[in-house]
Amino acid sequence: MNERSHFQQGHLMIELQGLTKTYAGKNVVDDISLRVESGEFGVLIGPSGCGKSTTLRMINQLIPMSRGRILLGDEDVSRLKPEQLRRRMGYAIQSIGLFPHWTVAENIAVVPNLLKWPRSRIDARIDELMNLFHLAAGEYRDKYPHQLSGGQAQRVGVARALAADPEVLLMDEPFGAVDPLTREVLQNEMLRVHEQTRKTIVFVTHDMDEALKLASKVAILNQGRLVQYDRPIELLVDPADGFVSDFIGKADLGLKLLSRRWVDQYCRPPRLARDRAASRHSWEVDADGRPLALHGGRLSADGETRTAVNGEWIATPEMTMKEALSRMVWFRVMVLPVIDEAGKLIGEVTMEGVMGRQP
Ligand SMILES: Nc1ncnc2c1ncn2[C@@H]1O[C@H](COP(=O)(O)OP(=O)(O)OP(=O)(O)O)[C@@H](O)[C@H]1O
Repeated sequence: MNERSHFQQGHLMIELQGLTKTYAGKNVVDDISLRVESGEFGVLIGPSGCGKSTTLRMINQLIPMSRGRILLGDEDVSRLKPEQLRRRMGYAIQSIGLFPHWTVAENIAVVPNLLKWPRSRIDARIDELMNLFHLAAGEYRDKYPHQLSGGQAQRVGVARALAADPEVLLMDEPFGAVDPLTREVLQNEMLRVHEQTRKTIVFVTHDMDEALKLASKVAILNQGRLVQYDRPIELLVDPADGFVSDFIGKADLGLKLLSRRWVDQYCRPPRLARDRAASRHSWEVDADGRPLALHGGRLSADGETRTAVNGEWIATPEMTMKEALSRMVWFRVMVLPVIDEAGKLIGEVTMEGVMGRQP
């Protein structure tokens, strides 16, 4: 977590008060009031055309509001000059990607350059951000956007939005254009970056799984109105109305709940080989404590079957339980090893644990 110290602390809450946008007599954003507390991850979600993007763009004044007020901390955003807005609110989107004729480094440095930071500070910042997003600076700094994968380009887009260390980060479907696997990786990275920087984030998506995974609080919009603004678990357990429960989808509620639970919440001490007699399964570890194999613990086989651990049927403490469950099902095991960054066995999660724990 030593990266955390490079970002300023004390980010500001953002509050919408009666925010309204009228086009041709119709309120496409209709009297929305909500507050994303300092350091929280707020997500706006709703069907296509419900007003999510318009709301987000009113926050950074890309679209002028018709009525209402937006506060950043205790300041009225409408009083900020464009330069202050750019510095204090980062903005990452899916469609306007990067400037194609600028390198990764030049793209990340857009706002610091506008703010006329000294060269050395800009260079240090580029390195810091590339490091934060696990992009090897030596390899990617001078590459052009067309030389990047979709996921790398999105990382650069978010890095660019964070470059001037804004107090608020606005994100409009930033992972909309990447494949589902990359999307999952980027979401995990976003959670880590949020954890490290504690930015106040307002994030727009139409993907409920993404919202439940990322959000501290989710705002559900329908036809310009705010229908419910709650923590993910509360939305699932206590939806405000039929629209919310339909929108969330009842069918895989259990899985959605698990996408808001983390392995470290379910992790218990591992059963090691020496306890084998007492247990239907046990772990074999090497001299460094890394798991080598599972004895027993298969879905159908008898207790003595030895299954070698490979790089994929493992869990890490920050993985969602949905992901862990899906790995158990895929690899047909009742238990997964939980490993730390060094690959050492620190615990286990079991199918029984998933079933036994109330959401
Ligand atoms: N410049 C405009 N003039 C008139 N109507 C507009 C304008 N911009 C947006 N709208 C309308 O406002 C409504 C909200 O649009 P907005 O883009 O905010 O929706 P959204 O929830 O972000 O949708 P999506 O998920 O499809 O991007 C839509 O009905 C849209 O047609």
